Amino acid sequence: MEEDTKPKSVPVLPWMRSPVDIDHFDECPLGLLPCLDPRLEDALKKIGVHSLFPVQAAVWQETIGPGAFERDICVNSPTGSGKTLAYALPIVQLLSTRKVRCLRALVVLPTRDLALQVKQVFASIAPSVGLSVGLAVGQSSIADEISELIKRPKYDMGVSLDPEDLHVELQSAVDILVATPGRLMDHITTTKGFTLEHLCYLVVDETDRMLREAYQSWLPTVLQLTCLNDQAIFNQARSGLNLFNSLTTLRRSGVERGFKGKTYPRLVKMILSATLTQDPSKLSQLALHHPLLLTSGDSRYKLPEKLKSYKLICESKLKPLYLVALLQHLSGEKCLVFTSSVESTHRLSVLLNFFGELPFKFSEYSGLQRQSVRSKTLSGFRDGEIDVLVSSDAMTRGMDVEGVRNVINYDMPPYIKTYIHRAGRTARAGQSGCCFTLLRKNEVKRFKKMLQKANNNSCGVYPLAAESIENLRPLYSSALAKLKEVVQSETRRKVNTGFNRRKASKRKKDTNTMQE
Ligand SMILES: Nc1ncnc2c1ncn2[C@@H]1O[C@H](COP(=O)(O)OP(=O)(O)OP(=O)(O)O)[C@@H](O)[C@H]1O
Repeated sequence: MEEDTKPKSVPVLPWMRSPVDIDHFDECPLGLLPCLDPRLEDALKKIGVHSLFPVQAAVWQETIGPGAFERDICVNSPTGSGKTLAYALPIVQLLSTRKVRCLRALVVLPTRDLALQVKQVFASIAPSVGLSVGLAVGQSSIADEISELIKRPKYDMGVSLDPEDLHVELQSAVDILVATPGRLMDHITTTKGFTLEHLCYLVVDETDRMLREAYQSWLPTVLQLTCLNDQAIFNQARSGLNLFNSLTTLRRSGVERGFKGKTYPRLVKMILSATLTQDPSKLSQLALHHPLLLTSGDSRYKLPEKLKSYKLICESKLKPLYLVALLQHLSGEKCLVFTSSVESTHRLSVLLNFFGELPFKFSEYSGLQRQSVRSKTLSGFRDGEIDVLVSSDAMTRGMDVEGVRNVINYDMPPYIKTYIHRAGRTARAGQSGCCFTLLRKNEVKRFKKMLQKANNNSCGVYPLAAESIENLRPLYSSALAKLKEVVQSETRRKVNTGFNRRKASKRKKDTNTMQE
């Protein structure tokens, strides 16, 4: 469930009431950025970054600049404003002087595709200063992942002994890890040599989504593991572990400099979203240290500046017709179509197939599909082999695909947060883009109220030529009839599969009973 999004003029949490306004920052050319490592400047230029966006300049000031990371950083800034580099760059710069390799920065994201995307951003700058970036998302087998993340000691003369027998400390092969919560927990609980003991930076991207689900209690586990205090170290020493031969980060509980019993050196946290939660009970899970909010303007929710919103009003049963007419009209432009569920994504894709030759290539993308299928579809969309992606909300958050010009809400988003994240797949990085929403008459009022929460009062009706819809009617009728057949046969197949599975499980049970 999305949290209640009733507008609250004053946030409950006092520290949220006096934020740093990102809108007061200008783009900052790299040459003017104080303290930027020249190797990073070169790496940034190679990927086409010649200046920092306002949110990046603001975060730089609070981390590398005078702010010096004294406080945990909470960023609420629009989709496509460049939040990834806003945290990646300061972390890489701060770790660029490290002497020994161990896991010092952890970035946690809700989905595998998002984690892959963020890893690529780190990988484009971190190697320039000798840092290594790892990925823990379950894309490869756990064994492969472990061999990427943990450095195995090499022995002379090819003799391979169990490192435990030699009391050799296994070491991290990465300085920065980008992970999804599930795989992170797998490594925490089972991977030998995987430790968060030296962690200095924790980034929770898409924070409101991450705090909405417990994801196997990854957050309390990480916080607990990074709060190793004197007592734990003392216990470790008593239990015979030699602290002085191994690399150990000593964290102490302290009251100095306002740390109020928090461990020091503390784990520095950065949380980010385009729709950052203001819910104290959710934020309290992060145990933030003297948090500082960076946000854009006065409004809690903000849409990208160059985004234009339109609505198309039609009867429910005519929605596919309007969609095809609109897609034909936008033909040649990269479009993302959002539906309300994985089932309706599938049905709509099947229906579009029955429209015959359409002047655009489309594909389905949803949580119903296997990850490998989704990844292939996504790269086809990125490469321009696919023009239109029909998607469930699997694609809503964070995904950055260059050249998406239009987002179409085939089903009205239920919350303003959903609208913001869906619409935010276009009009990124200062580019322009359009978001169209198909509405039934009885949805119009609710939709208008919803957009007002993001200060949007100018969502006009999109003028779609009536004849473009009329011309499609015969095709639509035959496509609908074919869809009906497919749906019936898929339902029969599901019932049969369920029946066979039940039969098989009964047979297995019977066999087991006979064997007993
Ligand atoms: N300083 C920069 N110069 C040029 N392009 C940039 C810069 N910073 C980021 N970009 C580009 O802007 C796009 C959006 O960046 P990013 O994905 O970090 O946005 P975001 O704020 O995290 O969005 P969302 O809230 O949707 O996750 C990316 O394509 C990125 O490569």
